[in-house]
Order: sequence, then structure tokens, then C-alpha cells
Amino acid sequence: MKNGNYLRKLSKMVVARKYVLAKHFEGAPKESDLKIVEEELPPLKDGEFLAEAVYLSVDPYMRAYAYKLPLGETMVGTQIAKITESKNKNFPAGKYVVGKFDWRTHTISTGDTGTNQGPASHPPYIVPDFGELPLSYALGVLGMPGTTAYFGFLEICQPKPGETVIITAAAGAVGSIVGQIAKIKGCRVIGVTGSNEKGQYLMDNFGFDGYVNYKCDDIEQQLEKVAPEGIDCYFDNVAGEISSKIIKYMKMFGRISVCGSISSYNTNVNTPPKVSCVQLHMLRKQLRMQGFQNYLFYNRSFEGINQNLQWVKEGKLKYTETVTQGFENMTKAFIEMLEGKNIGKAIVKV
Ligand SMILES: NC(=O)C1=CN([C@@H]2O[C@H](COP(=O)(O)OP(=O)(O)OC[C@H]3O[C@@H](n4cnc5c(N)ncnc54)[C@H](OP(=O)(O)O)[C@@H]3O)[C@@H](O)[C@H]2O)C=CC1
Ligand SMILES: CCCCCC(=O)/C=C/[C@H]1[C@H](O)CC(=O)[C@@H]1CCCCCCC(=O)O
Repeated sequence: MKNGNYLRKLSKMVVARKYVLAKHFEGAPKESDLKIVEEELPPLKDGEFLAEAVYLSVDPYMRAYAYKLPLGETMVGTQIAKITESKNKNFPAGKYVVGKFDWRTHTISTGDTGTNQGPASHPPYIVPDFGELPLSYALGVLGMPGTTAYFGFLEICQPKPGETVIITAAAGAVGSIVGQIAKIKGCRVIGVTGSNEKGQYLMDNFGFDGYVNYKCDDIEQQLEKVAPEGIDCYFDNVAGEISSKIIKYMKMFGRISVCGSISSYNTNVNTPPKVSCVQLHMLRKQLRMQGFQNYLFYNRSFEGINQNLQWVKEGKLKYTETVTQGFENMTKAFIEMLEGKNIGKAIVKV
């Protein structure tokens, strides 16, 4: 190869950085469980595009899912990326795309599937027009957490005006949206959080009517105080003993939407934590409990995104993000989200 051609090839060469699993998580994830490696990307083939990460999401499911990844595999995840080069007319250069491109800075995609063997997810899509709203909302209220809140609450809890709704991990990405949708639907809303500061934040910023701090040891007294007549709908992000306590306070024919189980993600999947039995309460009160995964409503995703967008534009749905700067801080952001240091959606800006 002539020297000039070689240099031209070099100048077009893209080196991606990505996080791979160095050690399977034991308990809470540690910085040393993940490591950054570099990967030279090949030139684009017809039908492919190159996308450069702008915002990356850190989500609880990554902790729960990681045991399925072989060591050395790239961490799973979704990001918003800028298309910098394209040989695919559906994904033109200059546009922004939401894709399950994992924890990586640069990705070559055909637009069909994610790069990894991770969980079921949307194929990449061009970020819709949100008007003046920030692009990053596509990872939160106008993306997966937003549709999880919208469908998981409305479809499974079937809330009615005047009913009392309780939500665990209420100050987080999904919980803070569920609470506000419940207010829009005319419900009385209680949030369960890990600190009084977060609880007060929910009341001051998202219109919650009360809160319970699950880290205090008087949870039952707190529940009696905030929901003296009982609870109609429970949106459960956490599971574990707090859920057993809440279920005891539910009213006849109450509905429980099981969205997450974050209190058990740091435990080995084969040895789940033991909690107080709830079946007798469920039987006596004739409660209905349903677990769901966001992709159950996959075909209706844009119905949820468009409704949330309208509510955000109308000022009815407020949205908060906890943004960590720098791709090199992905693991830190992930650990801090699992520790509850976030309010609203935890994301990383490259
Ligand atoms: N079913 C589905 O399709 C989906 C489910 N989910 C689930 O929803 C839940 C919330 O996710 P998301 O909104 O993204 O995350 P969040 O933004 O809510 O962040 C996680 C929060 O969980 C709380 N938390 C952490 N550990 C515990 C614990 N041991 N007990 C109680 N609370 C804890 C922390 O808040 P605090 O300070 O209050 O402790 C933390 O801020 C997760 O369980 C997730 O897996 C999310 C998306 C889709
Ligand atoms: C069991 C862990 C999942 C807990 C619920 C959750 O957070 C789901 C999130 C999904 C979201 O729609 C985007 C995804 O890709 C997530 C699915 C993750 C599936 C993990 C399945 C793990 C297992 O079966 O053990």
C-alpha cells in the first residue's frame, strides 16, 4: 500500500471504547468488575451506519441481567448516539438514534438489532421530534422508563380518581413518572423512598401527597399515617420486605403492578431474600398482582411516548435527570444509581 493510501485509511479508522465484564458481580457491583477496552472498527459495509454515543443509560436491570453475560462480554445497555457516517438510507448521517448499542462509544449497526446478546429490546430508531425538549429525554420520560411507567401503571393498576396509589423507588426514573401520572388521573399519591430529602422532593416537585422513608424502622406507623384508609394501587419497583408491609395495608380488590425487584438484584438469583408471607392478605382482600416487562407493550411504545410528551409540554409531567459526565464514569454512575444517589433518570453524558 502506498504511504498516502495507508495514512488515508488510518485517518478513517475508528477506535471504539467499550466496557466488558472483568468479573461477575458479587453483591453490589464494584468498579473493578468492569474494564474499558478498545476495539478497532472495520469500514462500513452497505446497509450499515456508524453511531457515536452522546448519552448512555444506566439501569437497574443491568445488574440483574449481568450474570447471564460471559466474562469479557460488553455490558448491555441503551444509548442515544449521533450517526456520523451512513450507508443506510433509513439512518442518515447527522441524525440521532436510540439504540441498544451497549456500553460503547462507537457502534456499527445495520439498524436491525442490538450489538450484544442482551435482553429483548427495540431495534434502533431515530429520535422523534421533541421540539425544544432535550435529546436525553429519549432515555427517560420519552423512552423506556416513560413507557414502563405509563403502561405498567395504567394497564395493570387501572387507577380510578380518588384512589390511593403507593409507589416504591418513587424518586427514580420510573417511580417519579408513575406518581405524576397517578396525580394526572386524580389519585392520592404516596412515594416510598430511601431518604426524607427525596420524599420532600417528591412532594415539592412532583405533587406527591406524602411519603414513607423505608430506611426508618417505623414503616408500619408511617403507612398508617399516610394511608389511614388503605391503599388501592401499588406500583412495586423494589419487592422484598417493604412490599410485604405495603400489601398488608391494601384495600379490598387492590391492584399490584410488579415492575421491578431492585432489593434482590444484588443477591444470587438462586437464593432470593426471604420475606413475610403475603398470600393471606391477598386472599382476604382479593388482591390482583401482575408482573410485566416493558416489551409486553412494545407495539404501543409510541402511544406512551406521545402521551408523555404531551403531558411534559403541558407542564403536567415534570422530569428530572441525574447526569454523570464522561464515558469513563459509567461504572460510577451505575453503582451510584443502585445505591440510590440519583433523583429521576440516571444517565451518562459522554
Ligand atoms: N418491568 C420493566 O419492564 C422495567 C422495570 N424496571 C424496574 O423498575 C425499578 C426502577 O427502575 P428505574 O426507575 O430505572 O431506577 P431508579 O431511577 O428508581 O433507580 C433505582 C432506585 O432504586 C432504589 N433502591 C436501590 N436499592 C434499593 C433497595 N434495596 N430497596 C429499595 N429501594 C432501592 C434507590 O432509591 P432509594 O433512594 O429510594 O433507595 C434508587 O434510586 C427497578 O426495579 C427496575 O428493574 C425499570 C424499567 C423497566
Ligand atoms: C429480572 C430483571 C429485570 C427487572 C425488570 C427490569 O428492569 C426490566 C427492564 C427491561 C427494560 O424493558 C429494558 C430491558 O431490556 C429490560 C429487560 C431485562 C430482562 C432481564 C431478564 C433477566 C432474567 O431473566 O433473569
